[in-house]
Amino acid sequence: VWTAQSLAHNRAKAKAIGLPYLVRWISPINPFWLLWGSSYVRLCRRLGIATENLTRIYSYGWEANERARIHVDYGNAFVVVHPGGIQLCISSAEVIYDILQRRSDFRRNMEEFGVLNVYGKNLSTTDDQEWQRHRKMTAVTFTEKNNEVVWQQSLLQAKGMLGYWMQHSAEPIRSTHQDSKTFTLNVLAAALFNKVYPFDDSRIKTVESKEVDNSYQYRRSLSTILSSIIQIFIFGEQGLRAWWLPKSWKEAGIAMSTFRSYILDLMNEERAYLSQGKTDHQHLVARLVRACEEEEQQPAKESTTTNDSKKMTLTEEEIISNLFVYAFAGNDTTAIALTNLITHLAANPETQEWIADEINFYLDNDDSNSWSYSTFPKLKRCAAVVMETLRICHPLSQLVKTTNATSQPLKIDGKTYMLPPETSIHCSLPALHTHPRYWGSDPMAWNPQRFIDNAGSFPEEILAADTSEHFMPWAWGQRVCPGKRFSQVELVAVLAALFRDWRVEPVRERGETVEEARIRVWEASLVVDHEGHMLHEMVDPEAVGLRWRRSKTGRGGTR
Ligand code: HEM
Repeated sequence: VWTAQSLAHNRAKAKAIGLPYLVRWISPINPFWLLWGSSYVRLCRRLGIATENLTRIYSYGWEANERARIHVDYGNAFVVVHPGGIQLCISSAEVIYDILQRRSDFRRNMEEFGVLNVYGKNLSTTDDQEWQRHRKMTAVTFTEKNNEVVWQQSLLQAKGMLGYWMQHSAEPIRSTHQDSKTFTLNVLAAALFNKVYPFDDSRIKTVESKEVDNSYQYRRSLSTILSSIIQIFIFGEQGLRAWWLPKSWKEAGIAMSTFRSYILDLMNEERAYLSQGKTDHQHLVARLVRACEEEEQQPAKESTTTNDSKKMTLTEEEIISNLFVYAFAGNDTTAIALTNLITHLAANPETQEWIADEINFYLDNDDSNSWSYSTFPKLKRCAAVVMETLRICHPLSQLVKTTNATSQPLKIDGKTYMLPPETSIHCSLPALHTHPRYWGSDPMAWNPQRFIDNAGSFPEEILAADTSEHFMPWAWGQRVCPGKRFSQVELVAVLAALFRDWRVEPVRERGETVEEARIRVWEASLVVDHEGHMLHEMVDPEAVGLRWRRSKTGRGGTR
């Protein structure tokens, strides 16, 4: 009864706006749906009993799977009504631009970001002055010096990852998604926490070594938290201790305290370093601990005059929470992008040759440890491949805003609509990035060359901007991704290390031809979901078996 009443109320609100609307009977934040909704939709589809509506707008990730298609059917803006509220879905560059500009009218939807408050408030879950404090304190780490560390570590980790694949080359590699996560976790630990870990596969370690190894402690706890974030959101750390919960859920609670002690150990190490009078560390943990200590040492007189909201420091809990959110935002996003990149390149062998030509032109030394960071901006074709893959498969998918407690006018296709309070607004990157209006009649064609102008001689080639009115994989404006360059450097470096001398191909299955195998892996990459977690990942990554072989035209090994 309650559901029907809420739905009727929300339907009336949607109707009053005057835009087309679609109705779903289950709220996306219904706890049962959060845990099993997409699986239910997939089951209905397999049994052939899914309605068109269920197929199109009920699963987690439906907007990413529909891309621009649903907007071609229902318009640049339409409303989805459910018992929990109304959601405006937008694909128009002009309207998205307007929304991102009107920062105080359309604010971050904190309800949908609440999941990230695992350790309390942080950069991602605050607004206004409080957000500014978190942003200012953390974003200073993202310097070119730090990007150089990202470049070197990415080359090193890529070498380790390739070595691991070679050791297992007798079988198709079906672990690209997991290996990409190990890769990004290690790069991030080096660049933000000053911890260098070798690329090793945690699955081949013994139980005894796992207990004493803090690379394992960090990777295991963080990936458990990231993959159980919905359970953590629903039950909280304490609630996850309940005896009746499944073991894997209880492990999420344990992972939360393991990750907290890992960060506290890093902070204590940094405090010990500071107590020796040394202040040269520039990584994120060091900067945060230093700022925190400096604040504590301010004379009492000064601290009483400090305006709390303006003070530029963070508490210990806030540091933990921010380090978690950077680890969240910086790991799986990049790991998912890397898995998609490798899959898209496996489906497009001619593009592998296209980037290999560029890589070999600039990097003629076999020793990747000696490759200079100054090469990064020259690898424009590699950057174009990254942009094209993010265009088609974006790990985040939506920029989510809200009107909060006030109504807001919004101009769409020349007409002004009044949005009621508490309208959730989804600016759809997959729709924007594949709309025929911006990308031509074949927007789903994977073609990195679209981002290169003046093709021909490498130094003269021109790379398109990574952000434009209809392309914004790292968002733009006030809340632009602070890790934009970090992830670009990381992904370009790994492409250089892998594709200079190696090529990847899909392993054929059940008598299919090479061409059929390529089409199969490409199509597998397009079907995504985020049931139980926050980012859009391929639903069945293990269905993609890959084989790496040395290039016939390459110059040597990956020493
Ligand atoms: C391919 C990789 C990446 C993509 C596609 C990406 C994309 C984005 C996007 C679209 C946003 C805006 C979200 C919104 O407004 O709702 C964002 C925010 C953010 N990103 Fe990234 N990102 C990537 C990698 C990284 C990395 C490597 C880091 C850090 C090491 C990072 C840290 C953050 C943080 C902390 C925020 C929140 C900023 C704020 O709210 O002020 N990201 N990212």
